[in-house]
Amino acid sequence: MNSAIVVKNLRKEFGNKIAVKDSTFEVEEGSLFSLLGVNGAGKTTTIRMLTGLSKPSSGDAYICGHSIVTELDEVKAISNISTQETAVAPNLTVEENLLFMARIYGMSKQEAKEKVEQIIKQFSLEEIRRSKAKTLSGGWQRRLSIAMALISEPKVLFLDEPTLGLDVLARKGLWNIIRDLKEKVTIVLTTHYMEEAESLSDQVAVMVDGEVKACGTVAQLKELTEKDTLEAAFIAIAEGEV
Ligand SMILES: Nc1ncnc2c1ncn2[C@@H]1O[C@H](COP(=O)(O)OP(=O)(O)OP(=O)(O)O)[C@@H](O)[C@H]1O
Repeated sequence: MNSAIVVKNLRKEFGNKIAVKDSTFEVEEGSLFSLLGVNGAGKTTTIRMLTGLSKPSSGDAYICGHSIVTELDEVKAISNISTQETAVAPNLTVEENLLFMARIYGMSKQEAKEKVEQIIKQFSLEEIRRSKAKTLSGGWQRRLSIAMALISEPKVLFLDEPTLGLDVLARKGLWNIIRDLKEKVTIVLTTHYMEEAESLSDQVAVMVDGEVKACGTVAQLKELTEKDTLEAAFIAIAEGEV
């Protein structure tokens, strides 16, 4: 396996609280890896460490071979994250938000224009390119946020609850976008929607109290727990039955 991400004994403590307990897992290049877990299991803390937003207490992880402890600049150059809070400037149009991001990443005016055109096409943003971000529905805002995270052409993309609160059509639309990104980009996503994990993931990890309790394909997790659905398998793992 050619791993884009190698996580080794990654740990995060907040005072007495161990948010992530010596996590170890690998993510294959070009695949989609879902981190599942109940509220407070440690998913966001893991992603924050892997993107350099939070320093590990111990352990390390390598993004395309670069250590998040000693090579953070390289890690930041090849990865990006889209969260609920990703800064979409509300008073700028879709196009202006994308151009702004391209310029932040140091592209020339011409390069930025070309990149933005490509992204607008890729994400089907043509109809809303001149709409101010604040006027967009939740689904379109999230689509824009993911588009902005891809401007820098990251090798690894982290999506923290990409479809939280979206209606079923907006969710399915984003799934198609995410599916199209696979192979070109290695994706790690967190979600509470089992249908989403099942539909998109190559591998799934279930975190329980800061630990990765099980990791594998959806079929492997069903087999491990002797359950028919990912939801039933998830509950069995989260409740400590395996
Ligand atoms: N800055 C912080 N200070 C103290 N404790 C924190 C901090 N950030 C997270 N925690 C704690 O670490 C644990 C893991 O939190 P985390 O946000 O990673 O969980 P999560 O799996 O992403 O949950 P959710 O599904 O609710 O987003 C929780 O108990 C949380 O309260």
